[in-house]
Amino acid sequence: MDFKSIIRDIPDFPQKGIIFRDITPLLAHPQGLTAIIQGFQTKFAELNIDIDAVIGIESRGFILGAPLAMQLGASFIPVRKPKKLPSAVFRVEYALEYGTDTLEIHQDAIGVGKRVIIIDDVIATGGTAAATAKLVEQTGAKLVGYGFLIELDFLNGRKALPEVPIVSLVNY
Ligand SMILES: Nc1ncnc2c1ncn2[C@@H]1O[C@H](COP(=O)(O)O)[C@@H](O)[C@H]1O
Ligand SMILES: O=P(O)(O)OP(=O)(O)O
Repeated sequence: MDFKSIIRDIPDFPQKGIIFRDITPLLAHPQGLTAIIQGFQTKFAELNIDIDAVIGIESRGFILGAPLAMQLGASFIPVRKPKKLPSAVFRVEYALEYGTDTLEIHQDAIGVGKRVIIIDDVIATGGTAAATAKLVEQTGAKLVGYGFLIELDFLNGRKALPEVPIVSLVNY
């Protein structure tokens, strides 16, 4: 499936100068989600790594991470925006272009030493994915890879990430 021809480009959203890569038409395609998950499965299988858990970053990371976890026979762990998780959390604050943002994970979400991958729809500057790696570290789990549907190469976000394999399915 030609993902790029189905992903919709929205100029100047959510602010001037940003081209928003809208994945909703791809999710709406009857075979879209299946093709995305198969794409991830193929690329992670090539890496030949053991995966105990898939972490999805709220909210579009949930849409992709949960079915991937099912296919891999792995746990699914949500990383959420503040004040959504009801039990004790680890919290990370990270810089955005303007201001800061915060993400949280349940302290007991993953077992110590468990091997996890982090999934999100887009890697832009890499700040969100790097912050999520810090949460994983706090839980005592081991980050073994990242998966992104879309990578914005020109922002070089992968440079901000720890040195683990990075899978992306579409590049701009
Ligand atoms: N151009 C974009 N289109 C859609 N979504 C985007 C775009 N740029 C960033 N995002 C969202 O933000 C985070 C990743 O941003 P970082 O700069 O890498 O932290 C990701 O969750 C996207 O949903
Ligand atoms: O739209 P979301 O919830 O996927 O998150 P964000 O764009 O803040 O990464």
